[in-house]
Amino acid sequence: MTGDLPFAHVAIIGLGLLGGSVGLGVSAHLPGVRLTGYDADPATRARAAERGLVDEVFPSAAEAVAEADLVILCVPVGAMASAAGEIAAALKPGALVSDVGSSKQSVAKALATALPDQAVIPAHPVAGTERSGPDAGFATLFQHRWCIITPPEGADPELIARLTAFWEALGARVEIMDAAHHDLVLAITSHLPHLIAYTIVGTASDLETVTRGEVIKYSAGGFRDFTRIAASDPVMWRDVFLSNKDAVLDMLQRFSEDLSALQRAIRWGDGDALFDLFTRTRAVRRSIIEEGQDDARPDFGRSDHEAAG
Ligand SMILES: NC(=O)C1=CN([C@@H]2O[C@H](COP(=O)(O)OP(=O)(O)OC[C@H]3O[C@@H](n4cnc5c(N)ncnc54)[C@H](O)[C@@H]3O)[C@@H](O)[C@H]2O)C=CC1
Ligand SMILES: O=C(O)C(=O)Cc1ccc(O)cc1
Repeated sequence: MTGDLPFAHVAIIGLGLLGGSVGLGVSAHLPGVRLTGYDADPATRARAAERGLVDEVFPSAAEAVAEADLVILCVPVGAMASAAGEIAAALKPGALVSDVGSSKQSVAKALATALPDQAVIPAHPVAGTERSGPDAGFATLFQHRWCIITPPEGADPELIARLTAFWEALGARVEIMDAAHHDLVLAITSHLPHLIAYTIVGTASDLETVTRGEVIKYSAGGFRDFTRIAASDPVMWRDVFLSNKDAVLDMLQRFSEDLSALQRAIRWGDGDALFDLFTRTRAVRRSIIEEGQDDARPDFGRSDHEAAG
């Protein structure tokens, strides 16, 4: 620790929704930390500087990380390897490299390969929205949300503790997990729901018998919720599905079997089967609310900025 700060200088690579939220969260909760940043997109760099997402935006990743104690890669999962490659030669010897990627095994492998001599501890704040880019971030994104840290075997406990303190300072609750288990859990709780949302919105927009105007006009709550999720960033989600392929295909297989069972229940008029499932799923929703993880609460993890947009 440096004084009571877990890290004195934090560099953020990728200044979109996650990178911007980390920057704003650090400014709000860890004043005194020096914040530098870089994004591959010049327009994003300019906007990040205007919004003050970090103290200083640099024209190269190497310059942004040169003096950092903690570097957080906030780029799409498929860009982690090249982002790590760009900083490898510029890092301070004792610097910790982490990330926020939505899948963990492939990122861990990419970072370990690109940064063989560096301390690397991957992480995933399970918090986000369907928005992306330098205008999407907000300081409260991580409040009361889980951040899953997936330390590789042999990781320094002191660095794990400092990374934990960092995320807790931003308002998150931290859980330590094995990367393979993370990928399995997130496949069912996050990745498959996004795949289903992309599918249902795609199916609705391809119908010949129902016009797109009707879909928009009569979209009741359920469909509207799916359209929010299906508006999520295409690059980010392409990379998530390609990087967590095995776990997603596994969960998709289970889901398809369960969907077939429901199809059969509807065909044969098996109301008991439908009623039993819907009763069980209602209980899951109630448990989530009791856990305090209900997004519907107006003050929950959302800024005015986001609620308005
Ligand atoms: N969107 C969400 O709700 C969540 C996303 N994540 C993860 O966070 C990461 C970032 O996602 P978002 O912030 O949502 O995306 P975003 O699209 O808002 O921001 C990503 C930024 O990375 C930049 N970038 C791409 N390649 C780069 C490179 N090689 N070097 C430097 N900058 C580069 C892009 O220009 C873009 O500004 C992804 O790995 C994603 O899986 C994690 C939790 C939630
Ligand atoms: O907007 C939503 O509903 C999300 O599910 C946000 C989200 C997206 C990706 C993650 O890895 C974590 C959270």
